[in-house]
Amino acid sequence: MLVNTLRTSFHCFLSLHHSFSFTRPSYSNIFSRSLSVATASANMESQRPVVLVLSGKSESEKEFARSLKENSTLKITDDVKFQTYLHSEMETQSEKDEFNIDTYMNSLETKCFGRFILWSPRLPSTQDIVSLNFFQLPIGSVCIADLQFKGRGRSQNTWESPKGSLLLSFTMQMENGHVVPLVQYVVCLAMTEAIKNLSIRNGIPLLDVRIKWPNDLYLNGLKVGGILCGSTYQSKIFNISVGVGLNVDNDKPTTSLNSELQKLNSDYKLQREDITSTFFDKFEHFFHILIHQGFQPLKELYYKTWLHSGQRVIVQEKNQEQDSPTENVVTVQGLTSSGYLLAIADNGERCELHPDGNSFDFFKGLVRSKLA
Ligand SMILES: O=C(O)CCCC[C@@H]1SC[C@@H]2NC(=O)N[C@@H]21
Repeated sequence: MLVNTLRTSFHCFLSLHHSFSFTRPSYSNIFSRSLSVATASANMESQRPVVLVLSGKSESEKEFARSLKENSTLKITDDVKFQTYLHSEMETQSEKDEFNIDTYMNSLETKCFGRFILWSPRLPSTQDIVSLNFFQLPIGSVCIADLQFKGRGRSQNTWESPKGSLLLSFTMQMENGHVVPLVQYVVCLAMTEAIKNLSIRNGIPLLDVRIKWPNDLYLNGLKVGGILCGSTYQSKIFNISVGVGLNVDNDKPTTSLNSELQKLNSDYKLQREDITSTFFDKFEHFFHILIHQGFQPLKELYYKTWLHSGQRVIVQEKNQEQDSPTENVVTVQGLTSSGYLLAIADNGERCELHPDGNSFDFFKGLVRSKLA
């Protein structure tokens, strides 16, 4: 009972950041289908068995993969049949557009994140796999799919997950509840820095991937990726499943990293394996900073990467004498210590901006509370 209570309260706590962020239709429709179409094709897909391939970077992680396979304790969505294999049991040469585990593992340099992998050519949702098996997997494990047929977006949206997308979820734990809501910012930052780093390393044009607060990735005005965080709280630990969807190679219906590179006259194509390993290298570094020093040392880089410095937004203010709220324009300055938007009114008053919980576009439904 205690666990359930805490779980509920933590979901409420996290929903401060989650529930508002993806209730707007304009962008999410680009990636989301109507529920009925999605359900029909997901039902057909769920009839075919899913193949899940397990591997690890080190010998002991490979040994863990063997024991996990033998114990057959992995779970996957109820109605889906699946078969588990070890990477060593598969043909060495993966198919052209399949995620190449060897290429990925060879370039990964982390101590914890991304070292144990579950890969599948097609599965319902990587997020479901890591959430359902959270306690069976080593912390930092990643599930990667080439295609999802029940991909989940925020706010109950479905997430279009065709081939060419980077689709991954990984596990992590935290003790300090104050910094848990900031994890999604660190994930976004790790991804933008990974893409920048790969561009520099390979001498290709820099892609201007930016963070649309709180957890979207934008490229040239179009959504190119999104982050999803889910969590439970148990024995004083937050167990967090992080999902990342990034349009690497499929340029419909918006854009992708590689189609923007092509527009910049580059023949180079970013590969999901390199993006994933570089992302985990960056994430592990930033996560270490977040845990030991808080978000402060990352703020400058974050503000350089997000889209909102100096943004003018309309906020609503409830007045006891009036039925409808009054609207005021404020200027975004940065983030408050709790991870909300810090803004300043034209009269110099500082305030923290919260979502109203109803608006489709977060920046159109802000309520302010005054700061001392
Ligand atoms: O709504 C958003 O913008 C967040 C979308 C997150 C999608 C990713 S794709 C990999 C992982 N598995 C899922 O089912 N969803 C997340």
